[in-house]
Amino acid sequence: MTTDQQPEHAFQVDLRGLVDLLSHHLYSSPRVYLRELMQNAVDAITARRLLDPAAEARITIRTGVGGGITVADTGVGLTEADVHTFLATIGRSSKRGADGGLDLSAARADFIGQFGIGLLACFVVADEITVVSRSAREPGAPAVEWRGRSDGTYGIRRLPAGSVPEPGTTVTLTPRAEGSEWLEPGRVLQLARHFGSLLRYDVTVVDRDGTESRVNDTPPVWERQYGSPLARREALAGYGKAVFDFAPLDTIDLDIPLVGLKGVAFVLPTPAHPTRRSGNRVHLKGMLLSDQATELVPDWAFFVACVVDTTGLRPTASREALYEDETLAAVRDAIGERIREWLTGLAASDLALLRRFLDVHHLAVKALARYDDKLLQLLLPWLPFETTDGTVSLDEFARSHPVVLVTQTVEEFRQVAPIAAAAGLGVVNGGYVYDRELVHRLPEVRPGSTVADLDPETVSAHLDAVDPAAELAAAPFLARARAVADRFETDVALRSFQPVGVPAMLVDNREARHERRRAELSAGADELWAGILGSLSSSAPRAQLILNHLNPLIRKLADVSRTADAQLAETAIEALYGQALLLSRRPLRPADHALLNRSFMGLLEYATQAAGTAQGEAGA
Ligand SMILES: Nc1ncnc2c1ncn2[C@@H]1O[C@H](COP(=O)(O)OP(=O)(O)OP(=O)(O)O)[C@@H](O)[C@H]1O
Repeated sequence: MTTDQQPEHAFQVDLRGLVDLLSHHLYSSPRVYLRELMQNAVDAITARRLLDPAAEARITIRTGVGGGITVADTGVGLTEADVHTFLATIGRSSKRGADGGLDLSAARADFIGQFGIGLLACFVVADEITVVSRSAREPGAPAVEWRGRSDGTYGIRRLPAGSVPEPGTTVTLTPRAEGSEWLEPGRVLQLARHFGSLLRYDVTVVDRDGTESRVNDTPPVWERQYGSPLARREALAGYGKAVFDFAPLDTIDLDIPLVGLKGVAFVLPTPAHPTRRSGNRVHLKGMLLSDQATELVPDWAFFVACVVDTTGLRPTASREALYEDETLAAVRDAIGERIREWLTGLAASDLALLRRFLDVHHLAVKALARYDDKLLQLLLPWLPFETTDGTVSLDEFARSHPVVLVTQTVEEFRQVAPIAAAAGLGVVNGGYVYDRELVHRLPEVRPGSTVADLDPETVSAHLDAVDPAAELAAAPFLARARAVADRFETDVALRSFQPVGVPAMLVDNREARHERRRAELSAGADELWAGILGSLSSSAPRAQLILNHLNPLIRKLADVSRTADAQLAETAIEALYGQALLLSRRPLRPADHALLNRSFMGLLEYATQAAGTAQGEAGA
């Protein structure tokens, strides 16, 4: 068999196309070019210090150099052979261990770079990159100059002996027309500070006039020595204010030796929305990787913003986010654990601060406690709820009420709270989002406590019955009242309860009301709908209009009902029902509006009639 074998070809790379790909799809902004340059300089110094721990470690960025910049380091430098191998080959990196293969763990141990594409980012802002380098590994080798252009061509030349006195590398960028703004002196200093504030080697920006500005402020504030714990707390709080522009409620030290992570979690002083997470700042070996790393902390810990420096977490290729792997998951758990410890510490020894924390973040904590058992366990007893004792923590409330009753709606709470409180019942308003669900989980956290839904029967069962003689005396009035209330599917009962000023109370629950509404609809619906509505129906308790026998008006009405005309008694009962309805704050239906209107007009008519009669009598 003959084969028509063609010679092997090497891929050709269109550098412009590659740079466009990086700038539009990998990096969020052209500004990352400076991070890549500083990072190469840091890595080069790290490599040199592996050879000579006493070697100088200095990075100097000069601005206003013919519209571009230079970045000079005292790092390990490159020989001519290195330049061919590493600079001129995209994807090749000197930071991956001896074989230059894909064992990235070797690179991660010491260096920030690993992918061999960082330098390309400079082509987003520069037309030409010049690298002048002298190797520290081979001090006798001549210094070299590599000039790479954005059209994909490059040239190398050896420099005369003595032209570069010390080992190290200087990179010069000649701006592109569209990228020049990123190389302006003010912008460069700002970017250097943004990315390099925690770099471990000295970084200085020098402008055209020779003015020097220090970029980094190391060691990080959490690693410095302080005279007292208070001085340390103040320094950390001041740092939080400078970085995040808020005075933190408290600061939490973070230290996870496994991934060389240290830093601080700053507790937000104002409410945060769980879906709008605060950005955590993650530095990798000092270099800022991201200021939006939400993935660093568990979802429930949205009330902190962290600044950390780590050696062991992996960056993505864009180096703008953390690589989501098991290590990151473990770090997230460890930070979560640390924040829980802080909360436990507060609960044990600083209740004033815990209260301040919950004052600000209770809503958000409630939202998350539903899904996070540990958080629920820790904070449920301390969370504030609206109750018949005012707004108190659940723990405090449960201590004074053996049975914690919880309403389903805000309106139910408003309706029964004063009466239930007077009858000695402890009721929590379960109408706000999450509250009822959380209160029902109290027995999980506080074994032995009892929580029950508050139904109308519980309230009426706790009201004092009136004595039989009084009930008998009021019988004609009650019979009339029942006849009227029956039109609204409501039962009537006579009880004695506090406060005396409330003549009548309507106890009803939302489900029963829906059930009655369904029955109403199904009565007027066509066959199909009647079938569907009917299949949903179940027997619902009727609402109860409870008249207060202690109230003077009710007593008077019971009295006059025996003699007064039926119409007046009816209007009075409708008015009482209407007023109880308004007090219950439930939504009014058209029939309710009509009733309120009718009873008001009716009473007005009686009042004017009575006035007329009185006038007539006076005139006679
Ligand atoms: N300032 C420097 N001093 C010495 N060597 C350098 C310097 N800058 C770049 N290099 C060499 O050029 C290689 C390629 O650099 P480049 O920035 O493209 O990739 P990298 O830093 O290895 O990886 P990454 O893409 O993750 O940044 C480096 O591995 C290093 O060998």
